[in-house]
Amino acid sequence: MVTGADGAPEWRRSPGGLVSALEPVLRNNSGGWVGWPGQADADVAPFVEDGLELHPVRLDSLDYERYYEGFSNGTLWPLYHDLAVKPMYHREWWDSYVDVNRRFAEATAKTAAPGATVWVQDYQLQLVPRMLRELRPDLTIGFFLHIPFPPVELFMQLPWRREVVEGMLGADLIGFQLPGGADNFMILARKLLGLPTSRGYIRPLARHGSITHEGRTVRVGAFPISIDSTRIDRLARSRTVRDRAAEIRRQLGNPGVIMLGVDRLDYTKGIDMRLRAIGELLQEGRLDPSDTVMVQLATPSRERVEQYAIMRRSIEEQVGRINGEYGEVGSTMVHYMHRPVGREELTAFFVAADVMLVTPLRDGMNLVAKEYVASKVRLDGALVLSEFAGAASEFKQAYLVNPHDIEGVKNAMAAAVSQDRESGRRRMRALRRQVLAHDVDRWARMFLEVLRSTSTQEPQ
Ligand SMILES: Nc1ncnc2c1ncn2[C@@H]1O[C@H](COP(=O)(O)OP(=O)(O)O)[C@@H](O)[C@H]1O
Ligand SMILES: O=P(O)(O)OC[C@H]1O[C@H](O[C@H]2O[C@H](CO)[C@@H](O)[C@H](O)[C@H]2O)[C@H](O)[C@@H](O)[C@@H]1O
Repeated sequence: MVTGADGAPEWRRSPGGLVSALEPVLRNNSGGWVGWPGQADADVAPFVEDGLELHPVRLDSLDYERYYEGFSNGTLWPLYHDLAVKPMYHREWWDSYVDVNRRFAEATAKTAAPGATVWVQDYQLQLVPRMLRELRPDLTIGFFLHIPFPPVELFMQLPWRREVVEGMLGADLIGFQLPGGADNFMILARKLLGLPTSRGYIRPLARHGSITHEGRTVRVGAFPISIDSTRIDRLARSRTVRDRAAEIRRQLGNPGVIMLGVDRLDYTKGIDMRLRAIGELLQEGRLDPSDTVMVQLATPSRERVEQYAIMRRSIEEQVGRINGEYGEVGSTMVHYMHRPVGREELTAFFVAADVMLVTPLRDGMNLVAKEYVASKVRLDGALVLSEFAGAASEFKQAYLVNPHDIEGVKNAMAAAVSQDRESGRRRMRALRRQVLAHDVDRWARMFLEVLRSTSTQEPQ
C-alpha cells in the first residue's frame, strides 16, 4: 500500500521476484495471500484485488523497527549471507520476531479452509510452520527459504537457533534454493536436535531428504526458483522495448560497450567491488573510457538500517570518483540511478546492455541474472556472474567469477567485453535454453507436487 498524490491510500504490486512468482500460483489455485500491506500502522480489512483474496497483517512502527529492520534484516539477513556484515543479536528484536510470526500464524489459521495447503515464504516467517501446525493440525504446510541457508558453524551463533529450526520443522516440506542449503539444514537437525535424518546428498528438484520429528516425516529439498521467462522473452521482442533499447544506446552516446548492473542497493550484491574493478580496468588502460559506459540501476532498500546507509555513501563516492577521473562534458562514465524502474524500461536496459554484471558476495538465487538472459533474444551480450549467486549452479556458460578475487573479476570483465561474436552466441544460447526450460511455473509446480505427496510418503 502506498500513499497516492492526493494523500489517499493506493495499492501497488510489490516489486521483486517473490510476488511475480507466486501471484499466478495463487490465482490458479483459488488461493488467498496473508501478508503485510507494506505500510506501518495501517489498519486494512481483508479485501479482494483483481480476483485475489488478500488478508493483511498489521505491523506497527515498533514491529517495523524490531521485526523487519531488526531481527529480519539486522540479524538473519547478514547471518544467512556469510556474515557480510556483523549480525546483531538483540533480545527485544527476537521477541518482536516471535510476536509477529504468531500474528501471521493466527491470521492464517483463521483464513485457511479445512485441509487446505499453506505455503509459508521466506526468512521473515520461519516460526510460522510450527505455530500454525499447533493451531491447525489439519493443514498441509510447506515452507520455502528464498535466501541461502548458512553452514552449521555460522548458524550456531544464533542465540535462538533451536527455536528457529523447530519452527521450520513444523512444515511438511522445507524447500531451499540449492542442495547446499538443504544439506546444511539436514546436518543441523542431526547435530543440534539429534533427529534421525536420511543420508546422502540432496539433488535439485529430484532427490529429497527427510527428517523424523515428533512422529512426523518432514521432507527437505532443493527447488531453484526462476522467472516468467516466456513473458520476459516476449517483452524483449516487442517493438516498444526494442525501440526503447535503441534509444537508450543513443542517449548513452552510442558507445561500443554498455555494462549494466541492476540490484537492490544491498551490501550482499557486490556493487562496490564491481565499481572498483571498473575503476582499475580504466586506470590500467584495459577499458577505453571514450567507448565504454556503465549503467547502475539501484533500487533503494532497507534505508534506515545503518549498514545500508554506509554502503550507499561508499558506492556514491566511488561513482563520483570514477566520473571525476574519466567523465567528459557530455559523456559520463557511470550512470547511476537510485530508484526502481518499470518492467518495460528494465527489459529495454537488458536488451541494450552488452555486459551484465551480477557480482554478489552471496545471493539465494538472483533473478536479475535470469531476467537478463531471458531478454537476450538475439543471443548477443555476456553475463559476468558470481559463483556465490544461486543462479551460478544453472548458468555454467556465464563468465563465472569469485567476487572476492578482484583480479579474477577484472579478467572476466575484460574477456566478456572482448568476446568474439560466435562464442558469445554459443554461451548465450546455452544460458537461454536453461532459463526457458526452467521457469517459475515449473518451480511452483514441482514444490507443490512434492508437498501434496508428503502425507503418503514414508521416511527414506
Ligand atoms: N532498479 C530496479 N528497478 C526495477 N526493478 C528492479 C531494480 N532492481 C532490481 N529489480 C527487480 O527486483 C528483483 C530482484 O530479485 P533478485 O535479483 O532475486 O534479488 P533480491 O530479491 O535479493 O533483490 C528482480 O525481479 C529485478 O528485476
Ligand atoms: O522486501 P525486502 O526487504 O526489500 O526484501 C528483498 C527481497 O528479498 C527476497 O529476495 C530473495 O528471493 C529472491 C527470489 O527467490 C532470490 O532470487 C534472492 O536471491 C533473494 O535475496 C524476496 O524474494 C524479494 O521479493 C525481496 O524484494
